[in-house]
Amino acid sequence: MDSNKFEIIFKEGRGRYMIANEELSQGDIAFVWKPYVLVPYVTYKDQVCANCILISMKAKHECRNNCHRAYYCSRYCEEQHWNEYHQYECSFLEKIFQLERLGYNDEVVNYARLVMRILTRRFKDLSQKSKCMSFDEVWLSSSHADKFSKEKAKEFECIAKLLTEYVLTKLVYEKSNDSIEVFLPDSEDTKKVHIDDFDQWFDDRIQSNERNATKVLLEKVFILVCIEEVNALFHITFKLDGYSAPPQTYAMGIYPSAAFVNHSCSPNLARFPVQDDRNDFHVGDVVYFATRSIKPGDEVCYSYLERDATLPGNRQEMIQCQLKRKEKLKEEFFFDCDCVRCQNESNENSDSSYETLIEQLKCKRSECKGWFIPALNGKQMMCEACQMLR
Ligand SMILES: C[S@@+](CC[C@H](N)C(=O)[O-])C[C@H]1O[C@@H](n2cnc3c(N)ncnc32)[C@H](O)[C@@H]1O
Repeated sequence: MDSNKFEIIFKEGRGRYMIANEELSQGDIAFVWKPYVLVPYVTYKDQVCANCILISMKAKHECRNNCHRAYYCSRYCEEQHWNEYHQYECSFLEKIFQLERLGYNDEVVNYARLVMRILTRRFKDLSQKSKCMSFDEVWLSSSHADKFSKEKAKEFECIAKLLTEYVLTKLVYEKSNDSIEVFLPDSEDTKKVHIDDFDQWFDDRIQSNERNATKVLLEKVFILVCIEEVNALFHITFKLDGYSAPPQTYAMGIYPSAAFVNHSCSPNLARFPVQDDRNDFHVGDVVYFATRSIKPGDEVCYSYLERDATLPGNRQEMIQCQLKRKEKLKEEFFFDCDCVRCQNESNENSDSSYETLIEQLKCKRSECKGWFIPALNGKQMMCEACQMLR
């Protein structure tokens, strides 16, 4: 983050939030963030490079073990990914994909993949003894561990057990209490976790002397699953189906810096994922830009609902209906929205200034479902879907 342009403020009762120190005009870039980890969506695993997340490759390269779970745009990417992550993950991925056979959908496999990647990266950071600030930031993000429904908690428990097995079999080589305990830092949130039938699972699957350390590790992995569920960012694209079809989610990642930015139902920031290396941006970065002018001292916010707003039919609801927005934010993110728009709106009285802003940002080409984002030249706006300049 450009530390001069923005400042993170902490206020008791309000938590952390970010304010602008400089003026920004519509289309100005606010931040460009790199992921802590990023994985392709399983649905598009053969169209998105597992290493660099480039879309629609012409040549597909398989992983060296032909696991059919990871494809690459080049041999170079295969090699890099093997060294970084895949040598640990390859032989365990089959178990992750078996979640489908247990009745879980692709979505569940996707977030299990993402948490697996966080754990692998954590292992790499620990073994290289790098002081990794980003992991500390991931770990400090809200987990809301006690707020998920019983059904969701059961699902998280199943994933946490699988991934704890992954840590113990593929990542922690010294099976001592000490090494298991330091793998993930302590967290107060583990007090909110209750794992059913731990002993049975431990005796059936783990069979070691480190029962207590394993229990604590399992609780911490459960927390990480919750953190991922609340904080993951989804990347969408028009490249797969064209500009008149709804965009598809092709990757998901964790961007620790995003955890400092609050939600607003009338956001002054929007984001797009970088899909080709361009200027100073690299594939997989996420770029936040100003949707309207921002003055020094203004809080900067984006919409946590923007993913829903891209689904057919949902956009109008999200734009217009305060009740629906509030319901969704409570259900998925566990807070009562107190943004300026929600404070000014009631059910009878909707905020038309936001609808006007939305109209400005929507592509004007008929049939196109895209939105304007900053163009390469840094001066104009360009439709993310059909590339029309404005
Ligand atoms: C990603 S964090 C944002 C930073 C957060 N304020 C903090 O101190 O860590 C998301 C959390 O911030 C709070 N939050 C974000 N936007 C909000 C809003 N519009 N109204 C009320 N609370 C909000 C909620 O507690 C939410 O779970």
